Amino acid sequence: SYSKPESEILLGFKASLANNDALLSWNSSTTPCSGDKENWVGVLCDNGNVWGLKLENMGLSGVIDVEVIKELPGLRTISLMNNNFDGSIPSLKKLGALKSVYLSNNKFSGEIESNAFDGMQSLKKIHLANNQFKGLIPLSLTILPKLIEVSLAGNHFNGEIPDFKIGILKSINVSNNELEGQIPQSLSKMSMYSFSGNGNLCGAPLTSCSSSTSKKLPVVMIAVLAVSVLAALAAILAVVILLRRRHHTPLSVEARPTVRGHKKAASADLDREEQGSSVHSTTSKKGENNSGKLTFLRDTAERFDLGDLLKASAEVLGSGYFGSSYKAALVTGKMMVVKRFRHMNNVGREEFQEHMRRLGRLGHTNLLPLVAFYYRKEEKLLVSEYVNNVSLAVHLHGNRSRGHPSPDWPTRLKIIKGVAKGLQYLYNELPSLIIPHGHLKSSNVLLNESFEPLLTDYGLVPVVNQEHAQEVMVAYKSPEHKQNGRVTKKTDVWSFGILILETLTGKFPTNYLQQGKGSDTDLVTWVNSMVREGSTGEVFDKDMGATKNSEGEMMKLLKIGMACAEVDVEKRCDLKEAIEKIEEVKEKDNDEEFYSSYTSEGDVKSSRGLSDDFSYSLS
Ligand SMILES: Nc1ncnc2c1ncn2[C@@H]1O[C@H](COP(=O)(O)OP(=O)(O)OP(=O)(O)O)[C@@H](O)[C@H]1O
Repeated sequence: SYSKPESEILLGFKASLANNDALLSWNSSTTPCSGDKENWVGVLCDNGNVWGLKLENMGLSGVIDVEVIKELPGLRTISLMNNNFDGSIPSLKKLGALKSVYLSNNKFSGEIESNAFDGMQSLKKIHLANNQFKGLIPLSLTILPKLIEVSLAGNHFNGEIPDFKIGILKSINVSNNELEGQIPQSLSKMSMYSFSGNGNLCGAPLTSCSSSTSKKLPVVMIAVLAVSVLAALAAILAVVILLRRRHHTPLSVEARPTVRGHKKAASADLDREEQGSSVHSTTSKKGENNSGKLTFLRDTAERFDLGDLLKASAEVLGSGYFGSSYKAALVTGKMMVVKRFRHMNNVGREEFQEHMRRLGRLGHTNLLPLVAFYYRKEEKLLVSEYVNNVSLAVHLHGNRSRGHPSPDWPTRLKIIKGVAKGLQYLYNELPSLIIPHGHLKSSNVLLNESFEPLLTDYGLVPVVNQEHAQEVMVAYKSPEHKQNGRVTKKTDVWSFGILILETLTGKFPTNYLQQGKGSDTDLVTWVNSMVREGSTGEVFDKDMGATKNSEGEMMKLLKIGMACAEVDVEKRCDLKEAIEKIEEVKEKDNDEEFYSSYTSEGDVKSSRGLSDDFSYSLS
């Protein structure tokens, strides 16, 4: 029987999309695939046929015409992540052969029907994170025989989590929804982060559900209890009000210990004076009275005060060595990050302000600008904009739970090149600092939507108390500091070397951990021994994608990483050398096709020598 050419089908699909400017290459003058070669952007080809659509970050919206694409016989994977699609979920079960579906980071909304996934016998991965879905988690999902990865994070799903019948599920993420009740036994072995940020979940891996006795308490007892709780609260409130009238309440951001990424309110009590004006010039010397004000470091920055940042409920982004970081929304909706630093009294107030001004003047594509700071003897707050594609660390080590595939090789190369540029800039602009960055590590490399890296926590060595700097800052974990307590101009290069190795291997560098806390072999030793044994193939993170022509280039970068992470400072390359070499590394060493990162997703034909089986372990 006549079957439509794939180009016609895809053009029909394109026509139903709005904002399809990104799909310029989809036109009738070419075919989507020539053999394995992809002529149309985002179309994944196998042997002349379309097997996948990877249309990410393209600003797409409009209708996803399932009736049209269901005519593609070989379609196995579809990703429409990071676009602007809205409305209800497309009818996926009409695409019954799909193995993976990625719809995260769109604006899909509404309930998903209970039978939405009926019959999807091949479905392995479904990612619906960060949309606006609501209602119950669809039951049809829980009985799919091949399902191994589910991400529903960041929606408004409510009710209880249904029991997932299938034992092969490897990861599930339902964090940041409105789920409640007991986590089913079948999911008790999953990470606790998979469940954080919900209303009222209990049971393993979270805390056990309180015994059912409360449900059975007689009504009278409940009433008595409620009254006494209310009375207690009123009493506490009265005391607080009394105390606040007597004293100025100092700024306090309540940082209860909390798991990473878990939403908690960061409440703040502010002085009346502190809530007042927002801007305070660093040059004015009004003394102690002004100590409560945020000091802005750039003219262009939108003005706000500490109250704006702290009175709203904020999300704890994480707690590092120095203190916690919070994300808070301004009235305009703009997201800011406030990081609290303890142990920042190496210099006095004037010198501190002077140094912050120096950092505030820096400006480079690969540096996260410092927007403002707040000075108090006990703690400092540094304010910057929120960067919304999280850190390199999350992309390398925490990815699956967020519902994103790992960055592919070209992306990782782009990140390293950007970090190199940022570092070079810091070296040029802060020549008086021996270690201009000082705290370079993957959680301090933030990524914007196009995966351009932005360095943060830079230039802080001069203001951090020396004894603490030695304990916590990455530069002080360098071999030269461990051996003879010294840092040099090549110390940041060492951190950069580790970062390169971490990015290429996908392994967390135990070099950063305090001695004794990591495993026996650190990352550098491991990479060295693998290279010596000739097992370089096993060094690279499989999730970078199987690439025919890029291995040589990956190897070049690995060598640069090794030369930077060299233990012997004398032999270690300097930043200039490293940067020159990095600039020469290309995505691929000839013009042939570069296979997409999808090869790592287990959705590729075995003709490419890759097994169809899913390889999960990060090992
Ligand atoms: N401006 C920002 N935008 C987005 N995420 C951020 C921003 N600043 C920090 N983060 C993220 O918030 C988390 C906590 O950051 P924080 O700097 O407090 O700790 P850390 O980097 O893990 O450790 P350290 O205190 O040693 O720097 C990290 O995952 C970090 O990547």
